[in-house]
Amino acid sequence: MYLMKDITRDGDPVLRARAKKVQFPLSEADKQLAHDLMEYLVVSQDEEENKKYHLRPGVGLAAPQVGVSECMAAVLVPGPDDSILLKEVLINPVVISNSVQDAALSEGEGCLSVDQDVEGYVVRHDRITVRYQNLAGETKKIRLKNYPAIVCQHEIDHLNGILFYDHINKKTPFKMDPEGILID
Ligand SMILES: O=C(O)C[C@@H](Cc1ccccc1)[C@H](O)SCc1ccccc1
Ligand code: NI
Repeated sequence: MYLMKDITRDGDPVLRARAKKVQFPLSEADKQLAHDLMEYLVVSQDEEENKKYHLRPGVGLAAPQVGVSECMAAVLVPGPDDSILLKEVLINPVVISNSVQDAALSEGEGCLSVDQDVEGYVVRHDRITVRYQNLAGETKKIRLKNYPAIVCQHEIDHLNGILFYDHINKKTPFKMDPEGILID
């Protein structure tokens, strides 16, 4: 199971590299990687467990964040009352279309690989269509909006060597031009 010591931190070049496409059939190592990425998210979102293992909670984790430069990311986005909005391992994900409308989390974003807080609106697309392959190698297409869309964009960015603060306007961090949607 991954611990915080296993999470690659900003400054490590792997976080700025374009990750390699994952080949099918998946190797045993890739199957284990998919399992371990999702396991981190599940354990990190459990109040007792994350205290026991000193894990920062996460709703997404991309392979480069554990030092593996491959196009794979796990997302686990909880909904209201213990529901799950999105639980998937995205393999070779690509945003194939997006809304003109922008959106940002009103609270800004953080990152398991970035220890310091960076304030400001992380301007993203409000709605996206993502094409990816699942663990079985099936090609899937999902349409996402609001928070799940933000999470997937954050993770897909990791596969392209982009970190959340790259999207913050240095001069006007709390403005979103043109007008975008603030997500609470
Ligand atoms: O570093 C990562 O990729 C995991 C991030 C993903 C993320 C951060 C901000 C906005 C969207 C996605 C962690 O989940 S940051 C910690 C966190 C935990 C629970 C809810 C929100 C953020
Ligand atoms: Ni991150």
